[in-house]
Amino acid sequence: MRLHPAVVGAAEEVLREVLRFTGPADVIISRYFREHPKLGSRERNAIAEGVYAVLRNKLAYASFAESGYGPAMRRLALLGLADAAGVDNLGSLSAEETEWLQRIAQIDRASLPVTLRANLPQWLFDKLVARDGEAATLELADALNRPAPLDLRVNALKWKREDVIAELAKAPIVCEPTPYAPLGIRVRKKPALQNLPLFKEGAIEVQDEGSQLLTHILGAKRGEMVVDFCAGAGGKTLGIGAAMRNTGRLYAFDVSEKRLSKLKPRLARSGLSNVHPVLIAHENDAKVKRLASKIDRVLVDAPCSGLGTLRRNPDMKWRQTPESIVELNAKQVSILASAARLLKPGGRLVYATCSLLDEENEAVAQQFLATHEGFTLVPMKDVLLEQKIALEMQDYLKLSPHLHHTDGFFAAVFERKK
Ligand SMILES: C[S@@+](CC[C@H](N)C(=O)[O-])C[C@H]1O[C@@H](n2cnc3c(N)ncnc32)[C@H](O)[C@@H]1O
Repeated sequence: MRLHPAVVGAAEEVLREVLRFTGPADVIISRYFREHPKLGSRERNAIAEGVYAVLRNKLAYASFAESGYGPAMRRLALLGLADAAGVDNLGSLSAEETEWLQRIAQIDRASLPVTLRANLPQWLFDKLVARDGEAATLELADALNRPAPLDLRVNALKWKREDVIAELAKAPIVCEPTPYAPLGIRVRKKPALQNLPLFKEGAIEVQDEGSQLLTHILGAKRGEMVVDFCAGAGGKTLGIGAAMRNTGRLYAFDVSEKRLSKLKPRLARSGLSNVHPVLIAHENDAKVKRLASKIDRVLVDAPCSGLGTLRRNPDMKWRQTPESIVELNAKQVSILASAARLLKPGGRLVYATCSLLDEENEAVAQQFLATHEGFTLVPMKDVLLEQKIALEMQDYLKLSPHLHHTDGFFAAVFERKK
C-alpha cells in the first residue's frame, strides 16, 4: 500500500534537524511525531526507518545524492525512504526521481570504495583498520549498519523462558531463545509489546542479549549488597535485582535524575522491592563514600561512546569525535576508581562498556590493575564457566555484532584481594 505523499516532506524536515547532530536522533524524531499527531503509524514507521537508513549509510547516500533531481535533502530523504519502505510505496515522486532511485538500487555496493562501504567516520574507520585490518572492519561495519533484532529478557522472578515463548506464540509473535543469555528471547519482527499483558505485568523487558550477559557476569546472589553504579533507566538493575531473587540490597546510582526516574515505573512492573535508586552528584559523592568496603558486587556500566550500539543508535558514530573519547575516558577511569572503594575483601567489580574501542575498554582495565594493587583480574573464561554461559573468551568479554549478533560490549571482572 502506498504511503501518504506527506512522508517525503516530513522525512526531509526530520533529516534536516537530525543531521545537525545537536541531540540524539530518537529524541528529535519523537518530538517531531508529537508535534505532528496526524501522521499515521505506517508513515511514522517509514519516516523513522528512513532517517535511520540515512544515518547508517550517510557516506554512500551523500555520494549517490550527487546525481539526481531536486534539493539535496530531498534526495537523501528519498534514498532513506526507498530503503525503509521500497520505491514502489512512495507516492508523489516525479518520473525522474523514480527512475533515479531505481538506478541507485542497481548499484553493486561491493564495488564502492571501502570507506563508502563502511559508512564510518574516517577517524573511526582508520582506528579499526589499524587494529583489525580492512576485511574484519568491513564485516564489523556491515553488521553495525544493519538494524538490531528485538531481544527480550524474561523476569525470572515471575516467569520461565519457555512459558513466555509459548505465551508470545499465541499473540502470535514468532520468537526463539537467544543463543547465550539464559533468560533472553529473540523476536523475529518488531511487534508493539507495550499492550501485551506479559509486558504490563513485568514478565518481559526489552534488552539486548549482550546487555543481559553483563548481568550474569556480575553474578549477584541472594542476600548480597550490590551497587549498579551507572544504573541509568535500570536496564541492568532489573536483571540484577531478579538474579538476587528480590533479596539483599541493590543500590541503583546515577547522576541523571531524568534517567533514574524512568527506572521507577519499570521497578513497579517488575515486582522488585530490593532496589534503592540513589541520585548522586558525581562519582565521589558522600552517598557513595558511606558504603565504602560494604559491598559484595559493583557493576560499573560506564558512560561511553556507545559505538557498540550503532545498530540502534546510528547517529552516535557521527556525534562522537576523538576528543569526546578522551573526555569519556577520564570519566571512566575516575568512576572505576571510586566504585572500587565500595568493595569488601573478596568482592567483585565489573567494568563494562558498549564501546568497541580499546581505549575505553582494555586500556581502562589495564590501567586499573596497574594502579590498584588490591585487585586481581578474574579471567572472563572462568566467569563464563561459573555462569554456564557457552561463549569462548579469554581475559575479557568482547561481544561484537558480526560475531555474536549482539550489540558490541566489553567487560572485565576484578576481585578485591582478601
Ligand atoms: C551506559 S549508561 C548506563 C545504562 C544502564 N546501566 C542500563 O543498563 O540501562 C551510563 C550511565 O552513566 C551515568 N553516569 C554518568 N556519569 C556518572 C557518574 N559520575 N556516576 C554515576 N553515573 C554516571 C549516565 O547518566 C548514564 O545513565
